[in-house]
Amino acid sequence: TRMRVDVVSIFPEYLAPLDLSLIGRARASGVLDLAVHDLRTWTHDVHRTVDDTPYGGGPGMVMRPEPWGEALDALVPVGEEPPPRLVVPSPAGVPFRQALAHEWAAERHLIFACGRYEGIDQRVLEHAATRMPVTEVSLGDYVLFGGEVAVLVIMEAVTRLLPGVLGNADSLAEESHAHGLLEAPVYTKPPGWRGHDVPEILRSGDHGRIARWRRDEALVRTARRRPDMLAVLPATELDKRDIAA
Ligand SMILES: NC(=O)c1ccno1
Repeated sequence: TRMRVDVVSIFPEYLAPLDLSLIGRARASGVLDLAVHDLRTWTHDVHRTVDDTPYGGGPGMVMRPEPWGEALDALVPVGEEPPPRLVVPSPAGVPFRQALAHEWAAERHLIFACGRYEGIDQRVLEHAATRMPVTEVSLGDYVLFGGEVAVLVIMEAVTRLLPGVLGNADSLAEESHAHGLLEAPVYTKPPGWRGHDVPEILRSGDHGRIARWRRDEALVRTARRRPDMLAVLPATELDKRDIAA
């Protein structure tokens, strides 16, 4: 197997979609070995308690460290080399971007900790960091009920980069964010539809002009929707555009 993934959650059924379609196929083909675990497995009281009130006061509840510590003990074989990466989705995390998806697609073992309530006792991450890399990651500046949906997103972004998972690997090359720009608009048959025609150039068969048209469209789109991306665009990407055209 190329990659092992463990997900720990108090709502394991939330991760059921990972059994479907491409990710299901990646699991079936043996590229991905995925296991979802119920955090309450590692509780021992009759109520299977996973949370408690926050020190310092404040609203809501915090996830207790003990169950998480035991879960990670169980999921990380002693001396596992290289150690797994612990990924904790959180609004306080570093931004999740395509570059991170590529980095994590190269990992041998990922463990996702799905936090609920106000979050996980910080000592869980501090202790984990003594034996594996830990990343708190955010999908964006908004707050979800917990990390489960973020794990579905991250798993989709990472799994599709694994070899053999995508049918046509070519689609990886041209996708948005692959070359620092947004993807150009796409069209298919019919050539005319409800008074809207496909741009003539795409039907010209002139592949050089088509490539230039797509890059121009990508640049315009990026400038309009994501000027922040243009600001960090490597100059080489701009140079590729045949300004003389
Ligand atoms: N913004 C996020 O990634 C997130 C994760 C859990 N809640 O919010």
